[in-house]
Amino acid sequence: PLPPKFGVETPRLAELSDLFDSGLDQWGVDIFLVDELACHKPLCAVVYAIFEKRDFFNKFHIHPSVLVNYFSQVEQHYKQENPYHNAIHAADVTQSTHVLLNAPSIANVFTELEILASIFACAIHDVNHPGVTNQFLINTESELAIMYNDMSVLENHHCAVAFKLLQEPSSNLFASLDDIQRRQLRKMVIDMVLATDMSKHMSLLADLKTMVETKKVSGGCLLKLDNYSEKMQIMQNMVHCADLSNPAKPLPLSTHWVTRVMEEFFNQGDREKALGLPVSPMCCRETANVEKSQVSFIDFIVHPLWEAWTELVHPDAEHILNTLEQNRDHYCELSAAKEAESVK
Ligand SMILES: O[C@@H](CN1CCOCC1)Cn1nccc1-c1ccc(OC(F)F)c(OC2CCCC2)c1
Ligand SMILES: [Zn+2]
Repeated sequence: PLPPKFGVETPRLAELSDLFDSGLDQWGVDIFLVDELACHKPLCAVVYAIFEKRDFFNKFHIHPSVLVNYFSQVEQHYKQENPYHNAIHAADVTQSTHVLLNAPSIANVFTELEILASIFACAIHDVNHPGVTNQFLINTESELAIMYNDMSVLENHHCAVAFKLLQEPSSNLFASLDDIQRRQLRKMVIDMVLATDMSKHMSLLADLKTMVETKKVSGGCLLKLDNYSEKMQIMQNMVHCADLSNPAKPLPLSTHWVTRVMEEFFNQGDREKALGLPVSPMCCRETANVEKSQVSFIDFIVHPLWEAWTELVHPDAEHILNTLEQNRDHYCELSAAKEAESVK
């Protein structure tokens, strides 16, 4: 028997279906509307829709009910009390990567298994996130930090939880893959999820820039990706771009994400204050300058990354980079207006 469409019981199935028909392949689909129409199961809905669109049910002999069993479990393990690191963020990163994969300049670069691994990695990349940073977990000598020896604590945990949930017989998504494929997929997913650790950002970006340089030299074709390491660098950067895509989305979505991430950061700041720990940067609700922080975040982290990605897939991501630059100027104006206000 088939599970409900998109794996969610919703009285608004027609609206959800229409939204996916027009928006699943679009940069800037309203993922918060997806959350509403899917009765707060946005991850199940988005993954189901992408698997259907990419014909993964047939290509990998996955029964829809197994997909729904597994991603319902994954969705339940995202903490919905987190303002930011919840299933909506997972659905957002997954759908964003689905769009990036459709760029004409990287058509035929990835195998179906690599595409499956990328989509899966996004869907699970923050599962069971506790709503605090690696540094907080390390500073408080948390169980997770002890478990992972302070190394990419969150990212190791997300991976472990996701693969543990796969061991449930009724959720065995990759049962029909052969052992080689399953082992390859597991390695690719681990490599991508561990690369979402922000402490890897600078080295990841440096590698991407080098690749873009060599690509420019070799006449601009990406097709000569002959080894795993080069291909994985692209996939890691693609997922990392999607993870840091909030500032590059249409402004109303971007500001909604800023509100949520700041609330999560401020909650951490409150906990640090209560514990007598130094309050982390941007986590103090009394002193944080939200707009100014966004301008710096974009100038030093998000724009350099998206500039490199845009060059790699030229000209397919120009509109994304333009949106990022427009949003940056918006936050800059807000920040200046706030500054002017405060000196009156
Ligand atoms: O925290 C960020 C990395 N740090 C590294 C140290 O320098 C500051 C930035 C990335 N990260 N990691 C998890 C969530 C997010 C994260 C995701 C969306 C964010 O903003 C917006 F797009 F919604 C975001 O903004 C913060 C608060 C103001 C500036 C940065 C953060
Ligand atoms: Zn994330």
